[in-house]
Amino acid sequence: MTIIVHQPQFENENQEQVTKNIETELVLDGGFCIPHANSFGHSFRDYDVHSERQQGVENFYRVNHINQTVDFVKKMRGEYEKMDKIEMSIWECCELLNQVVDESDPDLDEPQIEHLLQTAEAVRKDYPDQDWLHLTALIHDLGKVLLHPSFGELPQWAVVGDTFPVGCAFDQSIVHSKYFLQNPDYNNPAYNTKCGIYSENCGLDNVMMSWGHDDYMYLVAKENGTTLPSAGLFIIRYHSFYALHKSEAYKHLMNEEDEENLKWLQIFNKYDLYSKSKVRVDIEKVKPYYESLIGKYFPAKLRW
Ligand SMILES: O[C@H]1[C@H](O)[C@@H](O)[C@H](O)[C@@H](O)[C@H]1O
Ligand SMILES: [Fe+2]
Ligand SMILES: [Fe+2]
Repeated sequence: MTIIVHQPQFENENQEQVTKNIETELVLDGGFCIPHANSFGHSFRDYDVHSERQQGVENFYRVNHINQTVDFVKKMRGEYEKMDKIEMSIWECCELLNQVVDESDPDLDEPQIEHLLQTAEAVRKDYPDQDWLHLTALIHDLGKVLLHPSFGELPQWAVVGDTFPVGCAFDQSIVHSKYFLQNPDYNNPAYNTKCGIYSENCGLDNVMMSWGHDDYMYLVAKENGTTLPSAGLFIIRYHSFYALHKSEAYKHLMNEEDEENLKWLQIFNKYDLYSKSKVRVDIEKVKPYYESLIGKYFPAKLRW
């Protein structure tokens, strides 16, 4: 499958057009509008600008970068692979997210259920025929239920935020990378080289990612026998891996299938990031559509 990815463009040769874009919004692909600013009036993913969320977000990444180690990831994967926490449907899980706010996000302070629906509805508009992508969008952040008491009530640093591989050198393009200096793996010669414990082109499936909602939801989907295509699972596991899909770091660990799937992830990312807003989706109105997709790609009850 070959896809041409159009990256968001904020500049234009034509000055008139630039002014128009700043005043309004950029229209890309099938009509989705990329806003020029987030709800707080800043550019998206600006981790340095002074805003009401900046300090909390930076502190989040400090603790995250110090604690995400190879040992920690192994421990969490071992614990959560068991899927012995609870049984529930995908939709029930969506509803649990109506109380969850993500402390790592400079662009959004709304409950996460809004974000799921905003992302899915935005994708659905531009890619009406790719129903697997609508459902992937709906569930991509469901792993944030790890914050909930029934799922172990993990701290935010172990659930949300951008992800990165552990077991090889931390890349400088990772948000607030200076805090890795205090990570015990930083000085471990087995873990601090370009490939570390991995080999060139080993495939991302073989790479341990920092623990959080992405890897957890990927495990849940796989263990419960989803029929989503591999691109859907790839989006779920790597959507927070900005060092890869935005900064092109760690490409030496990818295999050919990863290269193909990355094209879909880059499409998805635009909707994930730029649909964040204060505009609410009418949940009851869209619920029947998403329930039908859930029935197509998942069992009625899942083990979590
Ligand atoms: O703060 C956000 C949020 O936690 C998202 O769910 C994640 O996918 C992003 O990578 C991260 O920057
Ligand atoms: Fe996410
Ligand atoms: Fe998201």
